[in-house]
Amino acid sequence: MPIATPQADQPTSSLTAKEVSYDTVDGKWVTYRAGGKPGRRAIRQPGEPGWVDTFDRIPIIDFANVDHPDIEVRKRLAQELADAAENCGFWYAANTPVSKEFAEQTFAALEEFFALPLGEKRKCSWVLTPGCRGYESFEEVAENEGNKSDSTLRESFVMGDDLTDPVQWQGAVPEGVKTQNIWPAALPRYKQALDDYYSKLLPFARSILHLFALALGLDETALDNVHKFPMCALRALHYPPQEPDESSPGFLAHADFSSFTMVLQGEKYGSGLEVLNLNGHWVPAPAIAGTTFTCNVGDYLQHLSDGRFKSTVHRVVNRSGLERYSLPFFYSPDPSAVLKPVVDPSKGRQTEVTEFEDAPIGEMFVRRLLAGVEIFIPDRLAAIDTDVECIHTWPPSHNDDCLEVDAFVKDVNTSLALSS
Ligand SMILES: O=C(O)CCC(=O)C(=O)O
Ligand SMILES: [Fe+2]
Repeated sequence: MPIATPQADQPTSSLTAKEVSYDTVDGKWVTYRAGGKPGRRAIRQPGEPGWVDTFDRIPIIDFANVDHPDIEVRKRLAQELADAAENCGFWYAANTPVSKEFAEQTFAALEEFFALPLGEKRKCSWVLTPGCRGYESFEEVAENEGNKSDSTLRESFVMGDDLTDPVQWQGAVPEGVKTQNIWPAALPRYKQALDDYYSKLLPFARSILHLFALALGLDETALDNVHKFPMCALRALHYPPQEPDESSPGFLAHADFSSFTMVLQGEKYGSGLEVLNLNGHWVPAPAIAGTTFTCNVGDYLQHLSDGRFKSTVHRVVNRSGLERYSLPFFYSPDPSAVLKPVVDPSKGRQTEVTEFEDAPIGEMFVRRLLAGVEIFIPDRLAAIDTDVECIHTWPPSHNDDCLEVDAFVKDVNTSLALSS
């Protein structure tokens, strides 16, 4: 696999004394959440039994030709993407539709939002929305992740697909469809900035989806039928520099439940995104020169590709001493989609049957979002408007006694009807 080096002198990952204090058990295992469940991976050193050949840097892919008129050119790019998705699960995307100026403008809006007084930010709290959109404070993050210290590790704001917003959908709003997003009344230009960014990313994401279809040896529109009105979200994130004695990461080790994710990082901000390789080592994925996205495969595409493309575990630890802002864009299938893997007939099915094949994925999406929430949230339950009694999902297993979120985004048939 051709691996480009993001920084000439980027060291291969090796565990330092500090690193082993995050997400590990006795320095022998890395723990994480993936697929809505806890998992762990052995940490191995070179020469030890079980040491395997795995990535130690993130490849860079140039997307200037993503919409090239010649299909052969697009197929070559698809092959490059497939190599990265298969061997690493992460890649840097260079030459995206986002210019330096546009990225700076977007980050300026994030900085302005997070600088608002807490009272203003709380007015657009995530607990007031049906799908976990809106603002999550430092305190809520610490509480939801079971971190009892007064840490200010991360605050965030989520917006995403919303059929009731005329910026996204100009047609009639079907009955029963609820408003998803919530915005800070004190800062109207924040909505404008995130809407602009979201609108810019959507068509680019569709082009990437086409490359993945080509990479699977399919017609390039073959995955479109499960991404018609896709569940998408932008998560604006702010990580202050971590205290040196802080024992939790800014973002716990996890795999994304998206088809794929594209993260905008800013060069002037602190780095801290790290990617777990097969030997249990954290490979740094800092912002690199120019405007690139740091991208990864999520659980849905891993499933669709029958395990060929890897939904790789990652985390954020901001040891840079600088404020860090980042902006992931999550691109996921339709809530109505029931996902069947694309199987190579000569090999047959490689992976286990999962819950993605049992029911439309929208039905479990909010449960997954809440998979890290370890507390009861009465306000949130009131907002969800269902008859559930508790949200207590990880650990233990999230499937047994938790909530049925009734059509959390929209009627599962809506997206198909609207976009066909
Ligand atoms: O802040 C980042 O760079 C990544 C955040 C992330 O992994 C996520 O939001 O899923
Ligand atoms: Fe993530």
